[in-house]
Amino acid sequence: MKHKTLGFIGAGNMASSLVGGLVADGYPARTIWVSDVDEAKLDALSLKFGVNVSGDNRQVARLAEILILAVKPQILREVAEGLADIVAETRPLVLSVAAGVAESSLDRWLGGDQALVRCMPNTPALVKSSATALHANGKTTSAQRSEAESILRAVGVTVWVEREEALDAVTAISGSGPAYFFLLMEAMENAAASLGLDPETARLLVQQTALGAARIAIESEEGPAQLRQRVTSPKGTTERAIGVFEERGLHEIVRDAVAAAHARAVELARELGA
Ligand SMILES: NC(=O)C1=CN([C@@H]2O[C@H](COP(=O)(O)OP(=O)(O)OC[C@H]3O[C@@H](n4cnc5c(N)ncnc54)[C@H](OP(=O)(O)O)[C@@H]3O)[C@@H](O)[C@H]2O)C=CC1
Ligand SMILES: O=C(O)[C@@H]1CCC=N1
Repeated sequence: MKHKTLGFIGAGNMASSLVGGLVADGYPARTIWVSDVDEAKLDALSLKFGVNVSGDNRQVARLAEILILAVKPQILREVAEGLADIVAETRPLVLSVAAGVAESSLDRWLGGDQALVRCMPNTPALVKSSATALHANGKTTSAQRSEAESILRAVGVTVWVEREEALDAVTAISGSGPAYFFLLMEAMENAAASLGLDPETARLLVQQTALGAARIAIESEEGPAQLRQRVTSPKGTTERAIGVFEERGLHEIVRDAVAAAHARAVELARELGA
């Protein structure tokens, strides 16, 4: 199978997770190019994964058959406008992972009439466990949609959303979501320390518990509420803990936190879409 040349613009957290996952899945490193303004990040990527790197976005854009825009939303316009002439000439499939940047804005910045797929992956892509939602604009062919999907499927699960606006909800759930679980893990490590467990033991127990809970949730027919009940013995320890979570409003906290992330994605689109 011929692998298309991938060009990543931006070598930060999300791009490096995608690159790492793709290389781990067997995507040939020699067909991956990455550019960034930060030479240290490029050196690290080249050393770790053997991919080609460049300080010149335009060089990478020229080589790319599939161009993946992975810079911060706030500088995407400047970056896209700087590549518009090349994109108009070479017509790569363009993927954007940016939160809150509408396809219509990106299309305009790239000069118009461009095949675009917006994706919202997450950093577990690095270990091929990403959850990605995709939405394509009207200029993409079904072959291009399949190409986009196969790249993201190589690093985890994928789902298409019918409405582009749904990507803002996806961003608030699975794009940002790994950080919510990490926060809970941090809090559990701190709680373990306050009960006298040493940090290494606490970390091991918390990590394996998170992994076990995620695996059983994926592999079981039962939903999270039922699985939780299986841990919760009547008059036991879990019941007491769950009581505290509920008394303090965990469901409301999570709902409000996700709503805040969603509102920020919508706000970004308004701020950056002009
Ligand atoms: N992190 C995540 O979990 C997720 C992120 N995303 C999206 O991915 C995108 C990137 O986010 P993330 O990886 O976290 O951000 P990072 O800041 O880690 O990565 C962006 C990289 O782009 C570099 N950069 C800045 N200006 C330019 C330029 N003109 N040309 C080329 N590279 C440049 C930055 O360098 P410097 O730091 O020196 O400015 C940085 O290395 C965002 O749009 C975000 O919404 C989507 C899903 C999840
Ligand atoms: O925090 C952010 O804005 C990005 C998008 C989703 C995860 N990280």
